[in-house]
Amino acid sequence: MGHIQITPSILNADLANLAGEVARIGSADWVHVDVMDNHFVPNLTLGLPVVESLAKSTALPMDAHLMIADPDRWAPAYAEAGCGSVTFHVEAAAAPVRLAREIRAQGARASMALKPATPIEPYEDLLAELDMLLIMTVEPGFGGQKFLDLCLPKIRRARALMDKHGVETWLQVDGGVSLETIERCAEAGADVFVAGSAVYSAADPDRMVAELKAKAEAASAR
Ligand SMILES: O=C(CO)[C@@H](O)[C@H](O)COP(=O)(O)O
Ligand SMILES: [Fe+2]
Repeated sequence: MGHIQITPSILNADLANLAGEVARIGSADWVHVDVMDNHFVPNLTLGLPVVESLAKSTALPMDAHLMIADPDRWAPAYAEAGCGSVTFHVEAAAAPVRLAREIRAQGARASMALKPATPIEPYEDLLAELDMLLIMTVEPGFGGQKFLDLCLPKIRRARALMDKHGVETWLQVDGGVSLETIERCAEAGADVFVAGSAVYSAADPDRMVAELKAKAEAASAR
Protein backbone atom coordinates (compact mmCIF):
# COMPACT_ATOMS: atom_id res chain seq x y z
CA MET A 1 0.00 0.00 0.00
CA GLY A 2 1.28 3.47 -0.88
CA HIS A 3 1.24 6.35 1.56
CA ILE A 4 -2.01 8.21 2.11
CA GLN A 5 -2.68 10.97 -0.42
CA ILE A 6 -5.52 13.49 -0.79
CA THR A 7 -6.50 14.76 -4.23
CA PRO A 8 -9.23 17.44 -4.02
CA SER A 9 -11.65 17.60 -6.93
CA ILE A 10 -12.22 21.10 -8.29
CA LEU A 11 -15.60 20.10 -9.77
CA ASN A 12 -17.51 21.99 -7.09
CA ALA A 13 -15.02 24.85 -6.84
CA ASP A 14 -15.50 28.23 -8.52
CA LEU A 15 -14.73 27.26 -12.10
CA ALA A 16 -14.39 30.92 -13.11
CA ASN A 17 -11.40 31.17 -10.76
CA LEU A 18 -9.64 27.85 -11.17
CA ALA A 19 -6.10 28.99 -10.41
CA GLY A 20 -7.29 30.82 -7.29
CA GLU A 21 -9.25 27.77 -6.12
CA VAL A 22 -6.24 25.49 -6.56
CA ALA A 23 -4.14 27.96 -4.54
CA ARG A 24 -6.49 27.27 -1.59
CA ILE A 25 -5.38 23.61 -1.37
CA GLY A 26 -1.60 23.99 -1.20
CA SER A 27 -1.10 20.97 1.04
CA ALA A 28 -2.95 18.60 -1.29
CA ASP A 29 -0.93 15.88 -3.00
CA TRP A 30 -2.65 16.28 -6.38
CA VAL A 31 -5.41 18.32 -8.02
CA HIS A 32 -8.20 16.05 -9.30
CA VAL A 33 -9.73 17.35 -12.52
CA ASP A 34 -13.01 15.79 -13.67
CA VAL A 35 -13.29 15.82 -17.46
CA MET A 36 -16.86 15.03 -18.60
CA ASP A 37 -18.08 14.99 -22.18
CA ASN A 38 -21.87 14.62 -21.92
CA HIS A 39 -21.59 11.23 -23.64
CA PHE A 40 -19.97 8.87 -21.16
CA VAL A 41 -21.69 10.80 -18.36
CA PRO A 42 -24.68 13.19 -18.47
CA ASN A 43 -22.64 16.28 -17.64
CA LEU A 44 -20.15 18.55 -19.37
CA THR A 45 -17.22 20.17 -17.59
CA LEU A 46 -13.91 21.09 -19.16
CA GLY A 47 -11.38 19.64 -21.56
CA LEU A 48 -7.82 19.59 -22.77
CA PRO A 49 -7.13 23.34 -23.26
CA VAL A 50 -8.33 24.21 -19.76
CA VAL A 51 -6.40 21.34 -18.19
CA GLU A 52 -3.28 22.38 -20.08
CA SER A 53 -3.56 25.96 -18.76
CA LEU A 54 -4.28 24.81 -15.23
CA ALA A 55 -1.28 22.46 -15.25
CA LYS A 56 0.94 25.44 -16.08
CA SER A 57 -0.61 27.60 -13.35
CA THR A 58 0.09 25.34 -10.35
CA ALA A 59 3.02 23.46 -8.87
CA LEU A 60 0.66 20.68 -7.75
CA PRO A 61 0.55 17.66 -10.04
CA MET A 62 -2.66 17.12 -11.98
CA ASP A 63 -4.76 13.97 -11.55
CA ALA A 64 -7.02 13.89 -14.62
CA HIS A 65 -10.17 11.75 -14.34
CA LEU A 66 -11.51 11.28 -17.85
CA MET A 67 -15.22 10.50 -17.91
CA ILE A 68 -15.33 10.53 -21.69
CA ALA A 69 -16.20 8.30 -24.58
CA ASP A 70 -13.21 7.19 -26.66
CA PRO A 71 -10.43 7.59 -24.07
CA ASP A 72 -8.20 5.63 -26.49
CA ARG A 73 -8.24 8.74 -28.66
CA TRP A 74 -7.83 11.39 -25.94
CA ALA A 75 -6.10 10.09 -22.81
CA PRO A 76 -2.47 10.23 -24.05
CA ALA A 77 -2.99 13.91 -24.92
CA TYR A 78 -3.74 14.68 -21.26
CA ALA A 79 -0.41 13.10 -20.31
CA GLU A 80 1.29 15.17 -22.99
CA ALA A 81 -0.50 18.28 -21.66
CA GLY A 82 1.30 17.88 -18.33
CA CYS A 83 -0.97 15.70 -16.19
CA GLY A 84 1.03 13.53 -13.82
CA SER A 85 -1.73 10.93 -13.66
CA VAL A 86 -4.34 10.08 -16.27
CA THR A 87 -7.38 7.93 -15.44
CA PHE A 88 -9.59 6.41 -18.13
CA HIS A 89 -12.76 4.37 -17.57
CA VAL A 90 -12.52 0.70 -18.50
CA GLU A 91 -16.20 0.80 -19.56
CA ALA A 92 -15.26 3.26 -22.31
CA ALA A 93 -11.83 1.99 -23.36
CA ALA A 94 -11.52 -0.21 -26.45
CA ALA A 95 -7.98 -1.40 -25.62
CA PRO A 96 -7.16 -0.70 -21.95
CA VAL A 97 -3.75 -2.41 -21.98
CA ARG A 98 -2.57 -0.48 -25.01
CA LEU A 99 -3.97 2.73 -23.57
CA ALA A 100 -2.26 2.29 -20.19
CA ARG A 101 1.03 1.67 -22.00
CA GLU A 102 0.56 4.77 -24.15
CA ILE A 103 -0.10 6.92 -21.07
CA ARG A 104 3.04 5.57 -19.40
CA ALA A 105 5.01 6.15 -22.60
CA GLN A 106 4.03 9.83 -22.35
CA GLY A 107 5.59 9.91 -18.89
CA ALA A 108 2.40 9.95 -16.81
CA ARG A 109 1.00 7.49 -14.30
CA ALA A 110 -1.60 5.25 -15.94
CA SER A 111 -4.84 4.73 -14.07
CA MET A 112 -8.07 2.84 -14.80
CA ALA A 113 -11.47 3.57 -13.25
CA LEU A 114 -14.39 1.28 -12.48
CA LYS A 115 -17.98 2.48 -12.08
CA PRO A 116 -19.84 1.11 -9.03
CA ALA A 117 -21.40 -1.82 -10.95
CA THR A 118 -18.17 -2.83 -12.75
CA PRO A 119 -16.39 -5.75 -11.06
CA ILE A 120 -12.63 -5.82 -10.47
CA GLU A 121 -12.12 -9.55 -11.02
CA PRO A 122 -12.01 -9.52 -14.88
CA TYR A 123 -9.14 -7.03 -14.68
CA GLU A 124 -6.97 -8.83 -12.15
CA ASP A 125 -4.24 -9.50 -14.71
CA LEU A 126 -4.16 -5.81 -15.76
CA LEU A 127 -3.13 -4.53 -12.33
CA ALA A 128 0.59 -4.71 -13.14
CA GLU A 129 -0.04 -2.43 -16.13
CA LEU A 130 -1.58 0.24 -13.89
CA ASP A 131 -0.06 2.81 -11.55
CA MET A 132 -3.46 3.40 -9.97
CA LEU A 133 -6.91 1.80 -9.89
CA LEU A 134 -9.84 4.15 -9.27
CA ILE A 135 -12.91 2.63 -7.65
CA MET A 136 -15.83 5.03 -8.01
CA THR A 137 -17.94 5.30 -4.86
CA VAL A 138 -20.75 7.19 -6.65
CA GLU A 139 -22.08 6.91 -10.20
CA PRO A 140 -19.80 9.25 -12.15
CA GLY A 141 -21.18 12.52 -13.46
CA PHE A 142 -21.72 14.89 -10.54
CA GLY A 143 -20.11 16.13 -7.38
CA GLY A 144 -21.91 16.21 -4.05
CA GLN A 145 -23.51 12.75 -4.26
CA LYS A 146 -23.93 10.35 -1.36
CA PHE A 147 -21.17 7.77 -0.80
CA LEU A 148 -22.18 4.24 -1.86
CA ASP A 149 -21.31 1.79 0.90
CA LEU A 150 -21.96 -1.07 -1.53
CA CYS A 151 -18.54 -0.28 -3.09
CA LEU A 152 -16.59 -1.14 0.08
CA PRO A 153 -16.38 -4.91 -0.55
CA LYS A 154 -14.90 -4.21 -4.01
CA ILE A 155 -12.24 -1.97 -2.44
CA ARG A 156 -11.33 -4.83 -0.09
CA ARG A 157 -11.23 -7.34 -2.96
CA ALA A 158 -9.07 -5.00 -5.07
CA ARG A 159 -6.62 -4.53 -2.20
CA ALA A 160 -6.43 -8.31 -1.72
CA LEU A 161 -5.70 -8.81 -5.44
CA MET A 162 -2.97 -6.16 -5.31
CA ASP A 163 -1.40 -7.89 -2.32
CA LYS A 164 -1.67 -11.27 -4.07
CA HIS A 165 0.14 -9.97 -7.14
CA GLY A 166 2.63 -7.87 -5.17
CA VAL A 167 1.98 -4.78 -7.30
CA GLU A 168 2.64 -1.16 -6.26
CA THR A 169 -0.62 0.05 -7.83
CA TRP A 170 -2.30 2.84 -5.83
CA LEU A 171 -5.98 2.40 -4.96
CA GLN A 172 -8.03 5.57 -5.32
CA VAL A 173 -11.62 6.18 -4.23
CA ASP A 174 -13.77 8.97 -5.66
CA GLY A 175 -17.27 10.13 -4.77
CA GLY A 176 -18.84 11.17 -1.49
CA VAL A 177 -15.54 10.99 0.40
CA SER A 178 -15.76 13.11 3.57
CA LEU A 179 -14.75 13.15 7.22
CA GLU A 180 -17.70 10.81 7.74
CA THR A 181 -16.79 8.21 5.08
CA ILE A 182 -13.00 8.35 4.60
CA GLU A 183 -12.16 5.98 7.44
CA ARG A 184 -14.30 3.21 5.93
CA CYS A 185 -12.44 3.57 2.64
CA ALA A 186 -9.02 3.57 4.29
CA GLU A 187 -9.85 0.53 6.41
CA ALA A 188 -10.96 -1.27 3.24
CA GLY A 189 -7.54 -0.58 1.67
CA ALA A 190 -7.78 2.67 -0.33
CA ASP A 191 -4.72 4.92 -0.18
CA VAL A 192 -5.58 7.85 -2.53
CA PHE A 193 -8.71 9.87 -1.72
CA VAL A 194 -10.57 12.26 -3.98
CA ALA A 195 -12.74 14.76 -2.09
CA GLY A 196 -14.65 17.48 -3.87
CA SER A 197 -17.56 19.00 -1.98
CA ALA A 198 -16.06 18.06 1.41
CA VAL A 199 -13.01 20.21 0.64
CA TYR A 200 -14.57 23.10 -1.24
CA SER A 201 -17.58 23.51 1.03
CA ALA A 202 -15.24 23.82 4.02
CA ALA A 203 -14.46 27.30 5.35
CA ASP A 204 -10.76 26.43 5.13
CA PRO A 205 -10.21 23.91 2.30
CA ASP A 206 -6.53 23.37 3.09
CA ARG A 207 -7.33 22.56 6.70
CA MET A 208 -9.96 20.06 5.51
CA VAL A 209 -7.29 18.38 3.36
CA ALA A 210 -5.14 17.96 6.49
CA GLU A 211 -8.08 16.66 8.54
CA LEU A 212 -9.04 14.13 5.87
CA LYS A 213 -5.45 12.94 5.63
CA ALA A 214 -5.10 12.53 9.38
CA LYS A 215 -8.31 10.47 9.56
CA ALA A 216 -7.28 8.24 6.66
CA GLU A 217 -3.79 7.74 8.09
CA ALA A 218 -5.18 6.74 11.48
CA ALA A 219 -7.70 4.35 9.91
CA SER A 220 -5.21 2.70 7.59
CA ALA A 221 -2.84 2.07 10.51
CA ARG A 222 -5.53 0.14 12.41
O1 LIG B 1 -15.62 12.03 -10.55
C1 LIG B 1 -16.38 12.57 -9.79
C2 LIG B 1 -17.85 12.59 -10.04
O2 LIG B 1 -18.13 11.93 -11.21
C3 LIG B 1 -15.80 13.12 -8.52
O3 LIG B 1 -14.46 13.49 -8.67
C4 LIG B 1 -16.61 14.11 -7.77
O4 LIG B 1 -16.60 15.32 -8.42
C5 LIG B 1 -16.11 14.29 -6.38
O5 LIG B 1 -16.96 15.15 -5.71
P1 LIG B 1 -17.58 14.76 -4.29
O6 LIG B 1 -18.38 13.51 -4.47
O7 LIG B 1 -16.41 14.54 -3.36
O8 LIG B 1 -18.40 15.94 -3.94
FE1 LIG C 1 -13.49 12.30 -10.26
